[in-house]
Amino acid sequence: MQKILYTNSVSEAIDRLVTELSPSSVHIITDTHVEHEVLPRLALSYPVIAVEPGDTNKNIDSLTKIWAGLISQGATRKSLAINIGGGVVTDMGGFAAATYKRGIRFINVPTTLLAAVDAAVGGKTGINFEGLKNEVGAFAPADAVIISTSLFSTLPAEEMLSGYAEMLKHGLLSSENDYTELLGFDILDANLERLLPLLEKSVKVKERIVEEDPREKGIRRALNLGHTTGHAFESLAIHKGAPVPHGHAVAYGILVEMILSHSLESFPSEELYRYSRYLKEQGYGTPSITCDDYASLIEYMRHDKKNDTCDSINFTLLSSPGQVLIDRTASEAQILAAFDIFRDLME
Ligand SMILES: NC(=O)c1ccc[n+]([C@@H]2O[C@H](COP(=O)([O-])OP(=O)(O)OC[C@H]3O[C@@H](n4cnc5c(N)ncnc54)[C@H](O)[C@@H]3O)[C@@H](O)[C@H]2O)c1
Ligand SMILES: O=C(O)C(=O)C[C@@H](O)[C@H](O)[C@H](O)COP(=O)(O)O
Ligand SMILES: [Zn+2]
Repeated sequence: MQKILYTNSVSEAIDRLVTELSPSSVHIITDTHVEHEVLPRLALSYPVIAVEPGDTNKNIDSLTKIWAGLISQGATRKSLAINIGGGVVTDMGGFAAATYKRGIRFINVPTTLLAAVDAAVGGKTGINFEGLKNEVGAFAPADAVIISTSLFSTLPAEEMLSGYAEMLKHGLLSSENDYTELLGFDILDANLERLLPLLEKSVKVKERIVEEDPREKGIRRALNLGHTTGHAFESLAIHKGAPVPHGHAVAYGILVEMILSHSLESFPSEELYRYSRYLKEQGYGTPSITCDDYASLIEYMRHDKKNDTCDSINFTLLSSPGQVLIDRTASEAQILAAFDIFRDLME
């Protein structure tokens, strides 16, 4: 399993890992926001490769730029990449490292809540391709992940909400109690120290599942709760030129999939109200979906990686918080009805 270090002494932790791993050279992979907002605080002296920020840049052009940077900086097979950034950087930097000279070591230093609690952990790396999320990638765990809540001090509120959606997902997978505890926590009003124990608990939920099924042959599909629909929302938003943060799309996707869970698996209806009320109170916003978008959303869902055949759409559902059901399918009519209810609940 990946080594996960929780510390606010990030530079010291990096120095120790570099000494331990003894690489021929070290290369920082980041994005230009993080380069300006975070790197000066860490005062590291390694060469930097910085890509443009945002999910729209998690693409083959940025990947090429990273590979080219590694070549021009003289990286060898014994080099070490350090991905410092949000999930875009850890996904893409991880994939660049996994493929450069057929694979070099890398460590992740997540600078967003979302990357700390989810993207930097568990070994999924990749890029978007042909308008589809994470369409090309590899399973490649980092040698270590350094998590420091101190790095989130410059994160905009909407990015904290985005990360918190993946924490809610982990709570829903874990237990009624863990989920309820998360609903009682105001992420926008919280200090980072109070967040830490919840964050650690959340990472443990992911670690436990990944350890059991690192390559998503079965139970890891639980971690995809909210993503069959969430990725469709996210891809459509990118296509329309108005991207939404990944976690917001997942938060909406979880609601659609709770609705399907209610109609197909007896998930309690009061949970739909409790969850949608929470999203509205916290300020996740209202997704701009109309009936005209339904066909495109279904088309995106047909590309979900969990689908084993091209004529069915695979979902991870719940019979109640803490009771997860993988490999469920829903008909097109059931999905369209869920979109209608979703729009009503989010009004
Ligand atoms: N591999 C996985 O298991 C996994 C899990 C969840 C999400 N993801 C992927 O992660 C990506 C989303 O990651 P994200 O939410 O971290 O988005 P992101 O990496 O785009 O970061 C969000 C924004 O915050 C900026 N930023 C990062 N750290 C900052 C800081 N400390 N201060 C100020 N600004 C900062 C970034 O430059 C960017 O503009 C998506 O591509 C998603 O598909 C992957
Ligand atoms: O780690 C996993 O497994 C997940 O599904 C975590 C998700 O939050 C994450 O967004 C992941 O990148 C989705 O993977 P994909 O296989 O659906 O592209
Ligand atoms: Zn996700």
